[in-house]
Amino acid sequence: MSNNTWQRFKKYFLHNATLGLSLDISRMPFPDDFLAKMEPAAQRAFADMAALEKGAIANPDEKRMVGHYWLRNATLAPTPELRDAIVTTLASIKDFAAKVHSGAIAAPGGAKFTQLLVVGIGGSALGPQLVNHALGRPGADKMTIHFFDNTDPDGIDYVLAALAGKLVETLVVVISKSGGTVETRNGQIEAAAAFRAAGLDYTKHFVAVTGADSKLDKTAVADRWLARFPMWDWVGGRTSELCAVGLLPAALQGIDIQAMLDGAAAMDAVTRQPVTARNPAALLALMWHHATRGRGEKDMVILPYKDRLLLFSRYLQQLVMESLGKELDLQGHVVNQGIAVYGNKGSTDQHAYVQQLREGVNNFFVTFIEVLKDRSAAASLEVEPGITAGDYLQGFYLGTRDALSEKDRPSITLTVPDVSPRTLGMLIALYERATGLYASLVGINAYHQPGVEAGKKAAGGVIALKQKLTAALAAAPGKPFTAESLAAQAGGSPELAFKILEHLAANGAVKKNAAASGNIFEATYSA
Ligand SMILES: O=P(O)(O)OC[C@H]1O[C@H](O)[C@H](O)[C@@H](O)[C@@H]1O
Repeated sequence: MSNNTWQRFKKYFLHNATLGLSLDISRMPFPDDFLAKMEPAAQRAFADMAALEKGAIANPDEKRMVGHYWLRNATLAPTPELRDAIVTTLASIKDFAAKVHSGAIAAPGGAKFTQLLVVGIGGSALGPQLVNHALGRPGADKMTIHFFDNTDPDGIDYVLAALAGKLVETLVVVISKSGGTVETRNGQIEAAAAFRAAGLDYTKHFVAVTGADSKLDKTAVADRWLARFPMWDWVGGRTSELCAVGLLPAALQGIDIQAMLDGAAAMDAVTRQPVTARNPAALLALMWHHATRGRGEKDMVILPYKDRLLLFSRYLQQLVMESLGKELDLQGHVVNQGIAVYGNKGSTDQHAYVQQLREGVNNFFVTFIEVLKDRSAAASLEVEPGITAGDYLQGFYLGTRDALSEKDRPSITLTVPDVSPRTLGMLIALYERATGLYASLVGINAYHQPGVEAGKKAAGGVIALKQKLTAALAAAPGKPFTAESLAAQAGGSPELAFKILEHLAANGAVKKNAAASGNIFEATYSA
């Protein structure tokens, strides 16, 4: 048995010396003829990808090109204009960051910018958050980064508390591809108000990263913000880490963005090759296909044994689930595709949900990420004679992998040398391509997200109803209404009215009188 395992390990262990990365798929229970059987489909996926990279309209619904691979090798972009846009923007990001660091670009009054507040959500926040957590060096970074990534007032206050007294030296980067995302706009308004309250002209602190002529772009132009950087319609939000969205915050933090781009370019060069057995992105996509039977039947658990990669699963959650979670295939058939992604980090998770992975419902496959380098300091102390904390971290990874294998829980292992800008660029590029190839294997458009709109539209309806309810209350000052009676008067759903009124009452915006009966639905609300 163990000899078989060793033989299979050697057979399905792919090491790429140029990248310094290894992929072990030997513990995925695919039969030996699986890769051969899938080869025609894999070749079709490579062909789709080649067309995409040449500038095909690979996102047919939105009639857009898909160009994130050009960002790290502009010579691949299909037109000179696009090439120029990529190169010029990268140069302007580096130049801007250098000037901020030198103090050539400073706050009014000359204060050097030391704090960076990024306002964005989804693809306009997850990449910068991942990069900050993976590569940030608290105390040594050129700027300290903070995030507004939601419209939660308390979340905003939490971040503002950390910036108290420091707004004078805070640079704010508002990121939104569409320039119309409400959560981000709210964050922008809240941040501007905080600057005004501190007696500061916020426009001299604000920078926009957005599409040309978007709402945000127009605001930035009209209010003469400090700077604007472009975001293009041929880069999707979830693949935007390596354009201004991710590069500007990273460069400002002092992270080596060129090394990130070079790592991604190196991974692209390897995974562009249509030789399945030597292509880690293709092998990943095929393993996802095998594990989930091409139907998302199993969940992808991402377990990096490295604290700095904690946010990688969250980042991949958007990349994979927003790309693959689709109702319709390219022919318009209902397929309800997708692969659920979750995970945090090992060994920590071993003390939480790994119990279920080993013994509970067998509905997942694990991807372990092993990082060979323990820490940047040369030596580690011994926690036991001859044993370091890092030895334990590896021991727990190998032990958990074996414990899962014993119970027929499949796993993949990705081994990387370190957590460096280059490695992070490689990992991002690897998963971008694996996701795109998998989408081709199952025949869906990975580059749109039609499902996201439904919730946004419904939220708009809730805000409109809130306005009607408060108007109806204000028109009859002091008059008590039940949720139901007010909904009838304002013309809206009683359930939504109830939820809205409870929220308003909790925040002192309406007066609530509990019913003597104790029945919460008989409570009344008044202006
Ligand atoms: O960058 P923005 O246009 O503000 O979009 C932010 C995010 O919100 C949307 O709802 C999309 O689903 C995401 O793909 C996107 O990254």
